[in-house]
Amino acid sequence: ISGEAQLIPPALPEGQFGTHVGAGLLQEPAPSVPLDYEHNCFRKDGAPFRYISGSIHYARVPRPAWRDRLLKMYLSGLSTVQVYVPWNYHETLPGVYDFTGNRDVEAFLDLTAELGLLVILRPGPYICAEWEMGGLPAWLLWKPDMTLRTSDPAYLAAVDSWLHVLLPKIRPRLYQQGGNIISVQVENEYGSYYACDYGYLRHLLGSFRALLGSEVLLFTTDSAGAQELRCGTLQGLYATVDFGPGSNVTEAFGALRRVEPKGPLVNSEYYTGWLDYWGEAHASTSAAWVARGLEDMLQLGASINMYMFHGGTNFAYWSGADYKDQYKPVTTSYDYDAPLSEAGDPTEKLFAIRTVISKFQPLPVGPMPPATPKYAYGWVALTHRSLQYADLLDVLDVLCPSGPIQSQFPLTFEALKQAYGFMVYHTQLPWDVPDPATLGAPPHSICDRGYVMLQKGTLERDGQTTLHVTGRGGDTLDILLENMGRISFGANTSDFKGLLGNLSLNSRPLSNWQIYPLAIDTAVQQGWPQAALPKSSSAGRVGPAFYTGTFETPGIAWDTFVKFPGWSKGLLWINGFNLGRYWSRRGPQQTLFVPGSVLHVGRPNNITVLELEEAPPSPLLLFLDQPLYNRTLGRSTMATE
Ligand SMILES: CCCC/N=C1\SC[C@@H]2[C@H](O)[C@H](O)[C@@H](O)CN12
Repeated sequence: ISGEAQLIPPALPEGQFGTHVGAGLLQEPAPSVPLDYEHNCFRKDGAPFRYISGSIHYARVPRPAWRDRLLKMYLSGLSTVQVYVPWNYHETLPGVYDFTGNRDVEAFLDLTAELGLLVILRPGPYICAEWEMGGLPAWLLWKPDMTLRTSDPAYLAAVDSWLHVLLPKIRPRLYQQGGNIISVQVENEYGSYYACDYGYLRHLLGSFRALLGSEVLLFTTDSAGAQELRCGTLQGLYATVDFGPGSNVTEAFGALRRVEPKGPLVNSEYYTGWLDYWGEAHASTSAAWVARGLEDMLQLGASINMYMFHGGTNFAYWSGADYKDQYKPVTTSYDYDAPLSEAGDPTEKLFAIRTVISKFQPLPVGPMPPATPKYAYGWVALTHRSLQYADLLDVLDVLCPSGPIQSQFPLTFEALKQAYGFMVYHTQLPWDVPDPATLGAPPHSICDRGYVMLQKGTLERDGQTTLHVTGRGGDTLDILLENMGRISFGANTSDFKGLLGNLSLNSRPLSNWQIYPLAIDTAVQQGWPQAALPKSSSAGRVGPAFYTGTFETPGIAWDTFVKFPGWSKGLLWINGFNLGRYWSRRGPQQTLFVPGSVLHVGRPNNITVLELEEAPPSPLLLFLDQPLYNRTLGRSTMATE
């Protein structure tokens, strides 16, 4: 790193940027945040500028909590927040957009401006973020031969259509237009993607410039490897890098300097923690380690964004997955061991970071707001609304109002235009099976988990793909197939969901399927199953089943955490809000965060649980005032522990 880069350049002499108009009237210079290649820094309205930023994803935080989180970030000493825009969160079907409620990105951006925060916007179109399909809409896969994140004309047409809707909302908020958005990222770690398609990056650069104008700083972010920076950068896009504590700062910024010999040093993702996968220990990164690395970089005059400053939650079906030798789904909690916890509580790490920041710039005046109050609402008993094997077909008329699709062989979610959640694959045993026969699936064809309802058992992607079954010819064979989240990083193929191959019985393919895409959320939001399914005391505890219950809050609706003692794996809805997946048997996450804004006061709160594998003898939930993130299989999950 050249010595020059070590210094934050001196302020330029006054009057440098004023201009004389008419009778000597001074016209205010237009707002600007250009790069200063001579002094290796940004300039904001003519003065040297370095940002200290933190990532927050509005899609992972309920709208009522946005102000709380952003205020805490501001009072932590951040000048800027970095924000992804997930394309699939807004364009739910081709040409169908949702910018309402929790998806009102403009309201979120206006709140950042109101609180005096600058914004680094990252609209993708691909964002990674351990978000479903890295933010790309699943409906892109309805054209199965589309090559994502390339110059594929069909892909670019969908991208441009989306950018023509989103970017006009952004342009008035650009700093040069009087707004608070100081820079915009194009794509995301493109250098890590196999395609290395410069034509694609050039197309995006053209579209972003056409829709955002020539003033805004457009940049890229890549990890600091030579290959990644070779394929992820482009003339006309300022290159930045991402790396976490423990990385060699000199080497990382040295790699950046090889593509950007001049200009500000920027770490766009300084990792304050890390993501969690189901079945692996909760990630944890030392606060002291994070603080030390931050201070080293700030000493260099670098601009830093901390990823994440507030992680939040992957509600509903929004969690993504990685592929590293095998499919690795990400947990519902995106706590990330971040400075602001999943529930928005300041941590020791936040105060360590705040202390470092105070060495470089004054902190805002005012106390850090305390953790939001949490409430342990205690035990809540649920009632079994049986989805016993024989009943499943009875409820499919509700869960699949459009009726089944007949097919000789299984079809994918995408072929049936089902984006998320579940489908049922239904057929009959073609012959008597008195002795255990092997129900099998080709490798990698279960995407991602199949709950077999003949002999109750689970088929799993990159896991168990055979089961032994018996039965009589004509017996129903139902498989409830779950999409656990499309890969968001690390695979060079599109992540189709469902039964991607033919199931066989003792190697003889099964055929003649009825396939039911399920609209469970719609049914739950309409009061099903409480209103429709009989209470069932006789039903067994094994296999997919709905459970319902209610509880009252004592006059307050505070945040809480739900524990599932003795449950296995499923989903939780409260008052129709999908709080995401639980997987108590696999962990490490043992509680789901419930924002207080989801709860009612003065009337019952309706609970619906879809348990996919095995419920406890007593179907109880336990509401706690603290989370449990790190208890994997083999540890007791009893509430008392
Ligand atoms: C070694 C794998 C690097 C993959 N990149 C990651 S993992 C956590 C973060 C987020 O996904 C973020 O959206 C990526 O840009 C960078 N990153």
